[in-house]
Amino acid sequence: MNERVHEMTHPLILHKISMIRDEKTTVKDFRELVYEISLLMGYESTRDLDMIEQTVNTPIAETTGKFIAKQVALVPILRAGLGMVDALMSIIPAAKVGHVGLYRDHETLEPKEYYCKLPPDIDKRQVIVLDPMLATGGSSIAAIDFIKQRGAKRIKLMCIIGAPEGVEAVMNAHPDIELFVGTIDEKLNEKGYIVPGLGDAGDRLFGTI
Ligand SMILES: O=P(O)(O)OC[C@H]1O[C@H](OP(=O)(O)OP(=O)(O)O)[C@H](O)[C@@H]1O
Ligand SMILES: O=c1cc[nH]c(=O)[nH]1
Ligand SMILES: [Mg+2]
Repeated sequence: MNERVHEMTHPLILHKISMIRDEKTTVKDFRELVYEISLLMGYESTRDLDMIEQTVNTPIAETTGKFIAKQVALVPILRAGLGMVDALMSIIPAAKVGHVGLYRDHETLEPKEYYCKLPPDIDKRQVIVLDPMLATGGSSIAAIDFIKQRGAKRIKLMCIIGAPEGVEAVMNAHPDIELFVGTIDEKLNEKGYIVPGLGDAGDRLFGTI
């Protein structure tokens, strides 16, 4: 396994991923579970953020506190990545948020861009790209291309479910990124859906099934 691919092993994450797979899970529960998984994966994926030391005055004494050195930019891939933003914002409230709008053409499975707005100082930030699903990898590869064009150098991609094909494609296209993936499934089917997967994450998050 590529050492830049981090597949989650925490029981809480795996338990909740099994719950979102269930076709009987309601839109409300799906959304809440995606939030909770993103929070837990956010904790795992930020372990190596650089820290700086600064003086803090407690009510008792002066001490040296550790703080996150590099600012963070979160970049959800629309639509489904939106379901992961609030969780990450709750643990990194100073993060700025960029948006990349992409949808997969249902025939060709190629990503089509319809929106891109990124923080102007993204080149100075640790970037975390958010999308629950990594299928062929086309959408994530295109989003990371945009972000690199703006000068970003430190990029992590956080996905809840990945297909082996997508993991390989994104790591081949962008060997310098770190991938945090909840779980890697069996394969893609002939329509480009992850098997067993969870169906269409955007539709399940927003009730557009
Ligand atoms: O790895 P890929 O083969 O590119 O597929 C994954 C993409 O497909 C889904 O988005 P979708 O196109 O369904 O758009 P949506 O989020 O608006 O539903 C998903 O959220 C990813 O962005
Ligand atoms: O299985 C898949 C593949 C792409 N997008 C999804 O939402 N689900
Ligand atoms: Mg979708």
